[in-house]
Amino acid sequence: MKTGVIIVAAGRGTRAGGDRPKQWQDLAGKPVARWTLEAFSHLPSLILVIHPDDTAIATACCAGLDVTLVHGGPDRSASVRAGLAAVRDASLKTVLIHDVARPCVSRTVIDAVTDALSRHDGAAPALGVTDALWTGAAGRVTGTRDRKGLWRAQTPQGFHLDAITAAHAAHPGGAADDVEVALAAGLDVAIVPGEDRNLKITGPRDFARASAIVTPTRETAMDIRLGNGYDVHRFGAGDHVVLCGVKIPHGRGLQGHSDADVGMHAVTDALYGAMAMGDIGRHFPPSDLQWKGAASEIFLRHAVDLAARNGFAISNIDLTLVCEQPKIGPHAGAMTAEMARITGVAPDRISVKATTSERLGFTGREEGIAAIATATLVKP
Ligand SMILES: Nc1ccn([C@@H]2O[C@H](COP(=O)(O)OP(=O)(O)OP(=O)(O)O)[C@@H](O)[C@H]2O)c(=O)n1
Ligand SMILES: C[C@](O)(CO)[C@H](O)COP(=O)(O)O
Repeated sequence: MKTGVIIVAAGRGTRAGGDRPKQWQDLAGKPVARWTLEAFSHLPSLILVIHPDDTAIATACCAGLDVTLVHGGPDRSASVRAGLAAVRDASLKTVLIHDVARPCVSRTVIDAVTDALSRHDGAAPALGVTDALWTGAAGRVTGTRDRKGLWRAQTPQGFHLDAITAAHAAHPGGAADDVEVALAAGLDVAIVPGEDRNLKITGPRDFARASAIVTPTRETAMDIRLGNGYDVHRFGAGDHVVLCGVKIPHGRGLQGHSDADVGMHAVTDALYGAMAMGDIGRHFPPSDLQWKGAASEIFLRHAVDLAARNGFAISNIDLTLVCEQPKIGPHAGAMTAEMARITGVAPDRISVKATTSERLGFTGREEGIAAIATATLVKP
């Protein structure tokens, strides 16, 4: 079912205070209304109902988004009716009606409401009342109320478009929300789980609460990890070396417990390092005879799988081989392709390069090859 969205934003926000209505005030770097619009921008039709005085500020706020602006009415219900009357897309079967003042709404809540519309005339998020309820007057408690069966209503409230349009047309006015209008028309409205984060900015203090929700913290921010790996293997007898899985003819071979692929070892250690999960020696101990002569592809695959199991994607790999001989340049393309095959990373994100050490040190004396690698892991 194709679902449209009406965001009501024609209120004056008198309780929130400030130099402009709350929906145009800043929340962690952008207007409240922009956060709300972006939360729904994956849906095909967005209508923003505004006060006529706010046309310029609303237009600026919607820059780059496909939003239809509509003028609202003197109360929330009138603004919803104006939004419903502006729906032009005949293929829309259902509609979500949302307060602009709830900018922290999550995709989970939006999807739960939308999904429930395949089984019900309407659906809306709500939280069960968990505090005791009193009545009070003049600063004194005058009685108590049973909280059982009471819910705190949130938006978006979703409905079949024809049904809610007819319900609003038939309603005398003064409804707190669209569920009240729907119930008056005899519609069946399901409750789906609301969220504490889906608060309505009402008073001045609510900006700080909402800001804390939308501002990324260490727990919610994208997790970007950088790891480095370093390895050395000495030359010994042989007629080739294996570097990044590519067999290169050479007057000597590299010695090691496995196939001594120094480049692939450095990359593998960079991946383990980025995850703070040790190194090849920890996962494949040299004391374990089963790894004798093993193809280093096994190690790299293990690190790649470990990253995937922990939710990380490999963003890039950069490898530098340090040797006088063999010359790496002619083989760098094949090495990149081989590492791309093993890791599943696009070749343009894998760099294989080499340097000599100007004949200095053990690499300069051609006693062995050293490799230094860096890898970036990203968890969205
Ligand atoms: N004539 C109106 C009144 C309210 N709303 C919208 O209805 C939602 C819920 O209203 P509320 O939080 O009460 O907002 P305001 O009416 O702006 O606030 P206040 O009562 O403090 O002035 C808000 O998104 C508000 O913009 C609207 O579109 N048209
Ligand atoms: C629709 C609503 O968000 C449900 O909780 C709420 O009723 C609108 O805000 P108001 O303060 O009641 O106008």
